[in-house]
Amino acid sequence: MDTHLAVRARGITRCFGDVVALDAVDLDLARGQVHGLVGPNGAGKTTLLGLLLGLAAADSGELDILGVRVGRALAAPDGVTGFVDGPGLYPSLTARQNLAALAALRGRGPAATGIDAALAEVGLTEVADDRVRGFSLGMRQRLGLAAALLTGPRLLVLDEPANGLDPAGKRHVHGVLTRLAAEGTGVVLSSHRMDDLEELCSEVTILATGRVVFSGPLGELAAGNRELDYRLLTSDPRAALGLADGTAGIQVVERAVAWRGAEALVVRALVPALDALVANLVRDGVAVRELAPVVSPLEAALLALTEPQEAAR
Ligand SMILES: Nc1ncnc2c1ncn2[C@@H]1O[C@H](COP(=O)(O)OP(=O)(O)OP(=O)(O)O)[C@@H](O)[C@H]1O
Repeated sequence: MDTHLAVRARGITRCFGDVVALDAVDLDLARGQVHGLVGPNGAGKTTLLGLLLGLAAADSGELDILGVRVGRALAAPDGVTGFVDGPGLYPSLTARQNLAALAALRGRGPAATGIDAALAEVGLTEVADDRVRGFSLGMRQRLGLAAALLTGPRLLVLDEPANGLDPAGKRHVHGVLTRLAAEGTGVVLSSHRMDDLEELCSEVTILATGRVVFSGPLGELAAGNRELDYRLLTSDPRAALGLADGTAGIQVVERAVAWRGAEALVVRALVPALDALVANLVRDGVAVRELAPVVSPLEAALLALTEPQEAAR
């Protein structure tokens, strides 16, 4: 058994009547990594996360979590925590009382210092004594994460944790997940926010109609042999256009788009051709002020890999 893996799934299938929510899913999630789960609505993400949390059992296949084979018992495997469909909280209690109650339920008793530290880490110190009834979705998500932190998880499973988060909330949540992964926890989360996933995850799995269509390092998608559209902002748009037209492998898609109060080009290319264009710009003294994909590599891959499955539905 591979002890580097937080999750090892082979041939996992889960049906709801005639609906095959997961269809022979194979998955390896490493410890100490943040792993993103993406896919269109109904792809099977929540179903898969539910299996990892012990909320349901697979109909067939093998599932090992933290090195232990999962049977048909419906209970969170030891060392696993998280939530799907939002965290379960007591609305009439304050944030602090919620965490104390959860700690008591686990037989730990209220360890005030741990609770204060968890609240601080998710940025809820100032509202620690407010009732959860008045909390926004983003605040509830953050409190759910604080509750998960108190358990010292070795595998953290989160379904769309970025829902409702403002920029400060997002910074707190990203900080917590990154720290946990650096300390060896396996983190798996689903999201429809490609920018968040690209910022956070080292690995992603793309699901489409219950099947894995990609699983591996994010970099593999970015460096794939797929042409992407890039927005190019330079110190001299006219010279940049001439150089783009004259560089092999570069297709100019839009000649003059307004971008951040200036004029940018959109070019379609593979990475090596783009490298050559940048070298040509620098050689001719044209400064490159911004060069980024118009649609992120993850989003482009998601569309390219899931559209055939969606169309066949
Ligand atoms: N309890 C259930 N009863 C019946 N069908 C279900 C149930 N749970 C999920 N399904 C079906 O299984 C499939 C996968 O659903 P799931 O919720 O896992 O998708 P998802 O990828 O999380 O979608 P979303 O992005 O919309 O949250 C869908 O076709 C869904 O309708």
